[in-house]
Amino acid sequence: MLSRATVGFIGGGNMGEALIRGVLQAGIVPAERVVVFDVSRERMKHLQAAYGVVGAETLAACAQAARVLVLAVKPQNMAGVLNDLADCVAHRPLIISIAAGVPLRTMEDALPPGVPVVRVMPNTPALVLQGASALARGRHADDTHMEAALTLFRAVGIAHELDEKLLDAVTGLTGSGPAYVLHFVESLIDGGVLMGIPRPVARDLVVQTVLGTARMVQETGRHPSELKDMVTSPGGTTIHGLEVLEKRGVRGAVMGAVRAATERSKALGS
Ligand SMILES: NC(=O)C1=CN([C@@H]2O[C@H](COP(=O)(O)OP(=O)(O)OC[C@H]3O[C@@H](n4cnc5c(N)ncnc54)[C@H](O)[C@@H]3O)[C@@H](O)[C@H]2O)C=CC1
Ligand SMILES: O=C(O)[C@@H]1CCC=N1
Repeated sequence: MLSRATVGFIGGGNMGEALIRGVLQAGIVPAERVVVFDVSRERMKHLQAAYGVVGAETLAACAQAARVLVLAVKPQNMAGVLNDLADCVAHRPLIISIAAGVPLRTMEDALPPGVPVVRVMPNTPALVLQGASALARGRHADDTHMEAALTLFRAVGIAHELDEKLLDAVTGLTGSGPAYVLHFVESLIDGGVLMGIPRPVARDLVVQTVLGTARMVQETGRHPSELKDMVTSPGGTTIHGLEVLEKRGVRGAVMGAVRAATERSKALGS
């Protein structure tokens, strides 16, 4: 489906740009078949200059040119965008929404009958082609639509199809997840600085430690606690550090963060 399709983007902010960049870098669609509409003139200029994509004058022009249309506006802007789209999707493009918390049903009800919709929760590491996305299909999306959507999101990282009822949890886990990891990364760097390590060196060491640890989990397939035990000598340094994390309830705090973000995603959608 993607081999000859024009892919449209409504909204070219952080996530829209990350996806455009990934799709172009992966060579899935050439720049002349990527059309973008953003209400911000500045964003349009930037995207056209940086990636050579086609700018559409109006939302309708973008929608009408596209066989696959990615909606990458904030959830608060979705009602307006869907309302405007209803009149310009007679050609039934595949609609892919990345808006947090906006249910498939809401989108399907706002669009003419039969328009295929896929709801996706990606994350910002898509910017460096290391994203993690979960996709849920709507009532009118068939396997061809799903394959096209999975291909798009696999261009910017990994992607799994899931039942829609789990997408709020994915939002709380991996949609918001980069912020939790960055919070931890920042705290580790500060810990190094507290102990006298120059900040640029602490940053370099911490980033490599996080990257290396993640790859170790990915490449060995071993349980995280098994890999943790490898670091943790009896009576050594690590177990003293871990004791502090356990006493301060870091594990419960992280789980609570995922729960709070999941609930917020549900609230945004209701
Ligand atoms: N930032 C993140 O980590 C993630 C964001 N999302 C979802 O992605 C969507 C976009 O988020 P961001 O890119 O972070 O927001 P953003 O604010 O960076 O980008 C949104 C863009 O939409 C444009 N826009 C607003 N109304 C419009 C309209 N009517 N027509 C065309 N363009 C319009 C804005 O000018 C802006 O450039 C949101 O729905 C969010 O829930 C999903 C996963 C992760
Ligand atoms: O904070 C938010 O609402 C968006 C959705 C997932 C990540 N950022």
